[in-house]
Amino acid sequence: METLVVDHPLVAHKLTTLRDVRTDSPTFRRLADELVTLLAYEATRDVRVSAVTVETPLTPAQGVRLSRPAPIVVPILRAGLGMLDGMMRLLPTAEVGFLGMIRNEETLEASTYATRLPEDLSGRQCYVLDPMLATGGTLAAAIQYLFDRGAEDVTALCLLAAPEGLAHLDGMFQGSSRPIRVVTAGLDECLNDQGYILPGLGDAGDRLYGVV
Ligand SMILES: O=P(O)(O)OC[C@H]1O[C@H](OP(=O)(O)OP(=O)(O)O)[C@H](O)[C@@H]1O
Ligand SMILES: O=c1cc[nH]c(=O)[nH]1
Ligand SMILES: [Mg+2]
Repeated sequence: METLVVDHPLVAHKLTTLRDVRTDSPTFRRLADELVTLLAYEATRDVRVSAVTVETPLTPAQGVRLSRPAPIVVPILRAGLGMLDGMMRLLPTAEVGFLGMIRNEETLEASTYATRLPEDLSGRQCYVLDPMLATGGTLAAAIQYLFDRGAEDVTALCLLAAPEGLAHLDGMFQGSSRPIRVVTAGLDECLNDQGYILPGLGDAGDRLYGVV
């Protein structure tokens, strides 16, 4: 598994405001959207393209287009929805599938309550959106779900990741022949006793959409 922590002053600036407890929901949503677009630029470095020729007003020019089948973007509900528009801004021809997952607050086990994705993901490049990679249970289950349907590779975009979550993914997918990448705006220190990322930004879903 490959991890990329995007090191850029604009990313760090936006992430700092996102963490700030005084940042209200409308501002949080806008910053998350902007941050994802910056992460998406790095996360799509390996997106498949095919050679094409176009006619400029003067002469033919060699170029590339995104290959088919189109990549598939998979936000993990609920909080991952806050990253969808920012991702689609850079990949407007991608398809979108949905995974609804929730982590039990006591056991920290992830469970899936909704799926809306093509049955067959053979040959598809998948981009999973989930702001928080904490224990890694949610993302591990999402990646396994996509691989079980034949996904070719998975790139996860996370606003924040914890070392414990990355280690969990490393252990779970050790020896996997299919590439996994995690692209994040920040690698934080650790998890607290409730499985929250420290220093983190709190509950991403609640900060985006309100406390449930
Ligand atoms: O790495 P993990 O320990 O599995 O935790 C991360 C997950 O927890 C949060 O979702 P939550 O269960 O709060 O659902 P929500 O998005 O509906 O708020 C977050 O959005 C991730 O999906
Ligand atoms: O810090 C965390 C951990 C899991 N889910 C969140 O929303 N925040
Ligand atoms: Mg939540």
